[in-house]
Amino acid sequence: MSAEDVPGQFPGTAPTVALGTVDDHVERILSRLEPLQPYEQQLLDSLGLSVCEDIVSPMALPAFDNSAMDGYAVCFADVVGASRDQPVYLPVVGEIAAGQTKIFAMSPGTTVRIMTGAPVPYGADAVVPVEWTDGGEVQVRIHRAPTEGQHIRRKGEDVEPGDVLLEDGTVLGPRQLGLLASVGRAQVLSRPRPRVVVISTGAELREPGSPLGPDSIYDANSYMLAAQARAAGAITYRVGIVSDDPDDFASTLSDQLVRADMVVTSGGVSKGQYDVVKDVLTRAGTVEFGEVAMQPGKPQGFGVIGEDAVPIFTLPGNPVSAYVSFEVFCVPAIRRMMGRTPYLRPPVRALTSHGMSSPAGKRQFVRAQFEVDRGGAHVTPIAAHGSHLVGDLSDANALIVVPEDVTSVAPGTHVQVLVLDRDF
Ligand SMILES: Nc1nc2c(c(=O)[nH]1)N[C@H]1C(S)=C(S)[C@@H](COP(=O)(O)OP(=O)(O)OC[C@H]3O[C@@H](n4cnc5c(N)ncnc54)[C@H](O)[C@@H]3O)O[C@H]1N2
Ligand code: MOO
Repeated sequence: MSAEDVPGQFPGTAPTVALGTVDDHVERILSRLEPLQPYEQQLLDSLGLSVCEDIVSPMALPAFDNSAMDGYAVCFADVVGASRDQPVYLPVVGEIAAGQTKIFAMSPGTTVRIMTGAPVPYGADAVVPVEWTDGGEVQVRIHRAPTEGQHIRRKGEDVEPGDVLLEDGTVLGPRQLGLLASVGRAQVLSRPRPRVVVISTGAELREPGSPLGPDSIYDANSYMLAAQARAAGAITYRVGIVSDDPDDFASTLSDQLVRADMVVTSGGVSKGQYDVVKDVLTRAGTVEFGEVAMQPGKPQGFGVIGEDAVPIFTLPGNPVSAYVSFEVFCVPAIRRMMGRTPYLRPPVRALTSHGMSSPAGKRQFVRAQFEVDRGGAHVTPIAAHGSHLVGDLSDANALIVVPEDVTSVAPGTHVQVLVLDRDF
């Protein structure tokens, strides 16, 4: 029987292939991907990236004994017992401001005005805050005694030279970047952000901001998917709409490959006769198309293209299906390329307010609203199911995951939930 004769599909279209479960497809994708090669990047460019070396401190922090207060450096023995009734008077022999060290030592029986962060002179073993004095410039009256060593931040009390500051694989956040800068690092060996090219296909699509005909719709997917990619840590190139002409699609794709670590398309992968993505990439022979046992997001394609074997994800065109597919398949892929674990968003347990039914043998992702209150984590499914309902999608902040073997969920029971828009 030729492809022309296969019942249940348009003539000339390829028969449907089963791609297995969601887990099978995730496994298929992750096994084809490698983390991107790290390189030395400027500190701020490394925010959110994973470091690819154990970072050992070349220096102590603090780098030298310094004052924690604006006040007076003193010999502790000189001020023991100072009180309002029995103040201690000391001659002020100089001043040290942060970054302006002129005095390196002082003698007992004297004091030096000192500012926060300035090096404590040799011979001083406490700092008296200015509030405990009369603020004198020539002579100071001290009416409260510090304890020995008080208000001195000791060299190395935070970090010693040779301490491992960050281990290989640590994701760099603001605090880690602050630490690296503190020990003088200007660059860090980190994995780059994947460059993700996002393309929409469909003759009916129009760019937002342009006029809309009676049979056309605005391209929502390229914005949504580019935003998802960026939120996952990628650099995105939103190409936007490419027509349903196979030559246009093929040439746009080949032009884009030079700047892509990953390509994401939407539309044109189901059973229609103008499914340009499927047509062009089936000819390439390196992309597999078929159906994953899930809802929404059933029609999927994944493979590699071009000389550099750039991974390509061909997501279904329905916006909700595209969104869920990106969350379930592309987010783990981006994280794998970035060397970020876990690859998959960890589900949380929540009580569902309403019951729901689900098709046997498919994993269902139900749009929902998740909240945590004093009673714990709750989730409310959004009633409608249609994969075109972007209004409902925007109202959701979570996806309830109904496993393949569950066909009915009772209200008031626990369900697994992917809480969206959260870092993990
Ligand atoms: N006979 C069958 N028809 C369909 C099946 C099936 O099994 N048998 N599967 C349905 C499912 S499920 C999905 S999902 C869609 C996937 O179709 P395609 O990936 O080929 O996507 P298109 O046909 O191009 O578009 C589907 C739908 O989405 C709208 N769309 C597409 N791109 C965008 C965009 N960038 N922004 C906003 N909306 C977009 C498009 O206008 C269509 O309404 O196939 C079902 N059909
Ligand atoms: O599976 Mo389609 O992706 O549900 O609407």
